Amino acid sequence: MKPSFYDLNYSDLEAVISQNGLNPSVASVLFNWHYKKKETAPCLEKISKQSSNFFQQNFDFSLPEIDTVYESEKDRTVKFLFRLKDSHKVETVLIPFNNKYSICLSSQVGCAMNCSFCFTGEQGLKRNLTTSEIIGQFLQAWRWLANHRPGEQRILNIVFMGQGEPLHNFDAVKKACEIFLSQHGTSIGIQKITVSTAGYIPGLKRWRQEIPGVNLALSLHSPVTEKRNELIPLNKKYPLDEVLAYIDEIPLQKKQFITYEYILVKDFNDTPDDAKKLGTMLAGKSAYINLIPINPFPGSRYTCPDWETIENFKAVLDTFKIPTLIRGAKGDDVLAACGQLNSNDKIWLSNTG
Ligand SMILES: C[S@@+](CC[C@H](N)C(=O)[O-])C[C@H]1O[C@@H](n2cnc3c(N)ncnc32)[C@H](O)[C@@H]1O
Ligand code: SF4
Repeated sequence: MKPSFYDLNYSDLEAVISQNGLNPSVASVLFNWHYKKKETAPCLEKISKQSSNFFQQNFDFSLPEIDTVYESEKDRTVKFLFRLKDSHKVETVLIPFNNKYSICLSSQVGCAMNCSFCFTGEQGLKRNLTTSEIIGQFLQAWRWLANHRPGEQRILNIVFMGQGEPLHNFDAVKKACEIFLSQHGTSIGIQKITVSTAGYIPGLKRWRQEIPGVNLALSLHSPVTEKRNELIPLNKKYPLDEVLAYIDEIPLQKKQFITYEYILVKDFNDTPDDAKKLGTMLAGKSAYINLIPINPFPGSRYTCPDWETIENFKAVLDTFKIPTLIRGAKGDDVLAACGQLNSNDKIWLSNTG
């Protein structure tokens, strides 16, 4: 099987070109056409016949195929179910804001972390995605927008908050970030990419050295060990205080924050005392808190607190002067909100009736 063109970052591509005696300018032409103009692959007519033959013979230009598209009637969120070459499936979400979009990318088919509140966790880990499968989600979603919502193909933010634990698939996610950031390609600003983690320390260790400028979000969910253990079993192996110690060492740019995500679960982690413990833990850090009222999914065991409880929780955090946002669910009518993704065939079939 040929390697995928979309697995190459810019320096990989330059190396391939130089090793095969091709014109060095081919690298920027190919990146420009595939990633900046996002033309349909392979765009090989833009380069010499010799280079074109070489790439056609040696690289695969196919992308994950769109299997099903779910459009939210509530808020125009779009969820894609992609079919991969080996028939595995994975989901991706376009979240609209002011005629622009954030894209929520998946990094794995399923997830190994088994968090008790997450539909993806129930799926178990099937496999890591390749860089090309990550990049492919972006390119296919962009092309879908161009065809179905012309004039709206502005994807301004990329968040790794879909299926999977991105730091558990560090190499592929890192390379995808490098392609997104490349000035020859999509040229997305470094602060427009956010990687969310449940606290996978081996990945955090590499973060500091390898991609410190990309934004990081930590799924914190409870400062209380027993509660966090119940929500995120990974906490037993990599406890929160160790995770926070690693995060504290990440060098931040001016005005850069670490986002701490906190799902609110009724009668579990939603009291003023929980909020006080959270505020005490994060006070003095360059922190931004996202409060996420828990999203339900078929068979989920937790429920969401009422609005008054949520506002009271935020009011306690406000006394610590930590910027805090209550993040409303988008796309929950098509199971596209945080933690509702699951590309298991049986579940997908029962969702679509
Ligand atoms: C699906 S995860 C993917 C990224 C990474 N694995 C993580 O846990 O941070 C993205 C975000 O969704 C949150 N999430 C998972 N299940 C949820 C649910 N049922 N309701 C609300 N948020 C949920 C996670 O805690 C995390 O903050
Ligand atoms: S919340 Fe994140 S780490 Fe936990 S199971 Fe879901 S995708 Fe995996």
